[in-house]
Amino acid sequence: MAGKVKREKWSENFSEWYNELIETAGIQDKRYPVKGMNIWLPYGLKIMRNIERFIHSEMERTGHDEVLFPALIPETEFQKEAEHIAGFEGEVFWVTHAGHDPLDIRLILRPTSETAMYSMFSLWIRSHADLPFKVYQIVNTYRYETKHTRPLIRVREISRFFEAHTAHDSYEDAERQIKEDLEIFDNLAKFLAIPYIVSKRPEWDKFPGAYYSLGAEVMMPDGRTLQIGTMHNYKQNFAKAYNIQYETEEGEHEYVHQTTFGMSERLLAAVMAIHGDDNGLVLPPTIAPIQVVIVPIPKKDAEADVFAYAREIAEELRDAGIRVHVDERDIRPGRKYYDWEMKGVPVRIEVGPRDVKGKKAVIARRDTLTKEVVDREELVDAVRKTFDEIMENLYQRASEFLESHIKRVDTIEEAKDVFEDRRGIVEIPWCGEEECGLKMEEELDAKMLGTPYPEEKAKEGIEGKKCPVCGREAKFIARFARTY
Ligand SMILES: Nc1ncnc2c1ncn2[C@@H]1O[C@H](COS(=O)(=O)NC(=O)[C@@H](N)CS)[C@@H](O)[C@H]1O
Ligand SMILES: [Zn+2]
Repeated sequence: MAGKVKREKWSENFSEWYNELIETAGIQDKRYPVKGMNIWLPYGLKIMRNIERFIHSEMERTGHDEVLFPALIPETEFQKEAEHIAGFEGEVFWVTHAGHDPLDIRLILRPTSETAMYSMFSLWIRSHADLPFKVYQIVNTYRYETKHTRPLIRVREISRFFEAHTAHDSYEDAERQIKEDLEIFDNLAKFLAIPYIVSKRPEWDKFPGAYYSLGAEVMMPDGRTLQIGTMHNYKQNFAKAYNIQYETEEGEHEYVHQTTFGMSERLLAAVMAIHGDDNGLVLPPTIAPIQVVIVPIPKKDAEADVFAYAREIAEELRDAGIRVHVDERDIRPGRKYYDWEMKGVPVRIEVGPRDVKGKKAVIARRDTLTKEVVDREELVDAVRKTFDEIMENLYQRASEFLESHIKRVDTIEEAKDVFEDRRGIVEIPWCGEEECGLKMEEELDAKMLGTPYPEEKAKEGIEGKKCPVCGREAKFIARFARTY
């Protein structure tokens, strides 16, 4: 039966929809008395842990070792790489006292861990046999964000900050690592049913200290993009600043080449935003803490024991490795539907006396709000098939939304119309000169995400096109968007 999915509030007033859902779905509590720092509530943390479990498995699969560095970094270590300092010194939190005593060397709370890790890399990495060196951690980091903070999206304590740091014997091997990071990211995006685009950041907006930066962006319901992952190639910039050298097979000493790969709780913000609707969250079964909620529907004077039937079904699903919960609260079924739809539980199973007698069960899908009756003995397979259908549908729906928000134009005027109408991403010819790029950012009041990655994609359809600012031959397609 056709579902009645509504997305008015989701699309017309996304900011309010999002802020309400953070609370009503039990993700985080924003009332912590430090701006930009929020409390993870049990349900939200369970979802984030399911996302991180996948990241840990990908790190295992690709030979990254997990480490755990201190959160405090001495100013002396922080001061070693010029561009990095310039990029972060206005963003770090300082620790200046211990008890009553002022510290002789001030400490910073890590904004990211290059300056914590790299003096140790210098001690740990001695020979080509130590390379490629690949570590990662998922920790809290701190950034004094001055723009509007928003739970999960722009916070001052990034409490689930994923950072992978690698060292290599050559630029080529570092490039191989970036490709592996993109593969890991793609696996994660599929796991979350989330489509995305990758852009190579313009020179003026790369990570401080990087040779180049890649950004993975998703399309949010309000037509703005959210960067949910970054990969950076550092070449030997940090190796020279932190003296990270290795002995080659010929007995020479060379500086290592390095990369980093970063993500955060923004991944959860993206899942909430992209898949949600006016009834609340819609969680992909891959990360839902409760994949199936069973709602017994007792009818007075009907002798069938719907509770026993529900528990028996739960038992069988649990044995099949499915995360299931039976809602035995003494409240109206409709109230239960409302609660579990709000929390985005992908599948609901309803069982009344008739279902017990007929050995049936009703499967209700959260993504389409449709229902179907299945035979009791086919239930486990039907639930598994429904999970696959939900993953496919969520990805399909999100892909259509993203594609419909990317527009190729030739002029600034056309680009302005796109942003007027629905925002989204504009792709426009560009000569590659910084001043033209900055001019377009100003004219469009939008950020240049960069050029499509990989390189060949950045030149698709560029023949004969002119830069709309200077009129010179366009060398790339440039992407612009309003961003979070
Ligand atoms: N204030 C913030 N709140 C939430 N997530 C953030 C915030 N700032 C950055 N992030 C996320 O953290 C990721 C990595 O941050 S970063 O600055 O781009 N890159 C680094 O710090 C590199 N050292 C790689 S770990 C970003 O892609 C973004 O998804
Ligand atoms: Zn130009």
